[in-house]
Amino acid sequence: MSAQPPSKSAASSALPPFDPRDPLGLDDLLTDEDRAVRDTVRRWAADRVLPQIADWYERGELPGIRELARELGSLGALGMSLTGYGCAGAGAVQYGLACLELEAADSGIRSLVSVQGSLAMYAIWRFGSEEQKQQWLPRMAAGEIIGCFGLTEPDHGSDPAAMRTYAKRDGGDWVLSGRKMWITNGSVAGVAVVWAQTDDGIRGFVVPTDSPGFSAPEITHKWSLRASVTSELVMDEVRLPADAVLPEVTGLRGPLGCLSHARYGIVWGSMGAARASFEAALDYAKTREQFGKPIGGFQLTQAKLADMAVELHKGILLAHHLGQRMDAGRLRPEQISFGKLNNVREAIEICRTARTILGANGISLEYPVMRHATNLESVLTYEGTVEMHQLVLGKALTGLDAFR
Ligand SMILES: Cc1cc2nc3c(=O)[nH]c(=O)nc-3n(C[C@H](O)[C@H](O)[C@H](O)COP(=O)(O)OP(=O)(O)OC[C@H]3O[C@@H](n4cnc5c(N)ncnc54)[C@H](O)[C@@H]3O)c2cc1C
Repeated sequence: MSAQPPSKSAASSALPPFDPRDPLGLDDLLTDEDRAVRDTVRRWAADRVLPQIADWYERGELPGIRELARELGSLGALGMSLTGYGCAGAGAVQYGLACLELEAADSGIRSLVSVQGSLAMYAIWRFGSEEQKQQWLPRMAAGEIIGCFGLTEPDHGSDPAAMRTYAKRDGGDWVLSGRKMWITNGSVAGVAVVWAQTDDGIRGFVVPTDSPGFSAPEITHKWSLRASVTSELVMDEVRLPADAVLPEVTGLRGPLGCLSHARYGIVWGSMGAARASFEAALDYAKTREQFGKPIGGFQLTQAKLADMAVELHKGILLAHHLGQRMDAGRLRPEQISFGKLNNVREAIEICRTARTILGANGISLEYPVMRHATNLESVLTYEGTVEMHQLVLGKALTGLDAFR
């Protein structure tokens, strides 16, 4: 027996209206608490970042970074998904939504938060001693101390197992020497989590940045992530007490565990940069006229907008799915690679397509799209390059290791 189809007017009035900014109705997936976190972070970014970001970007600076960190701490955004020690203990979806909203303002701000919470704090929270946690985490959660995470070296990026930085025992102390490169927050950090070779394998060290022999010269002349502090770390026989080592981990498992956590935030964050660029292009397409009508009325522009919307919202759906798996304790590293590979690659394509819709205006800092596109060039490379995530997935799919 078949049901009578409802009349056309009854069927359409029962449906929620189509929202161009949320075409799949993904808002329905969120709880009230999720929405509250999202809206709080969005308001903060609109108030504190968006009015000034083009200027900061042009100057290649992040002025007031310490104040911004304290405000982010007050929002509960630092170490947001960690528990205890002043951390917010939020769910993975809420942390992801915060990353999305921060990166919709600028990838540099999201990077500040990711490195602080998912790399430096996470390393101490996951692998540190109780004393290390008590000493560092509450002030890092409050944004009073900024942290950085030193894994990459000038000659060893994708292959960190080959790192040269070395910590050797000297009586009860450790003596740490080497160089790290491309370290976010380096020059403004009060504490650095540094990974080094030891006689027992790779270990993590909690290094106060005022230790004699430690310096962090800033890297300038970047054309991406310009509103973010990036530095070299130079360690020239830095003497550390025996309890500076993270006691709970040995080997690459340590840094890779932290990177998984940070990459998860990028799965969401990259969709923020994509959303901001898509929305700029959509608004522009409806108002910019050529050949006597809005460019959004041309089929080619509509095809671009449709494809951008499809990839944007598929990406958000994927991020939400991974968030639910993380909350359920079922998220595998390969699944994070899946998300980072897809979402950053699609985000950069969305930004580049948005750029074309804005024509010449697309290259101007008056609009956000070129800034987001160039930022995403870094996001494409850090936390594992596209190729590394292809190799992770390739290995998981075939069972064959093609890394070397
Ligand atoms: C703005 C910015 C901020 C950063 N912040 C941090 C930070 O806070 N902490 C930190 O530790 N690091 C940080 N990084 C470093 C980042 O993680 C590295 O740049 C990244 O891991 C890649 O290393 P690499 O640049 O040395 O490139 P390489 O490893 O030299 O790779 C160069 C190219 O070769 C490819 N490649 C390498 N090996 C293979 C292979 N086996 N098969 C196929 N292709 C391969 C890569 O995919 C890439 O395309 C940051 C980088 C940037 C740009």
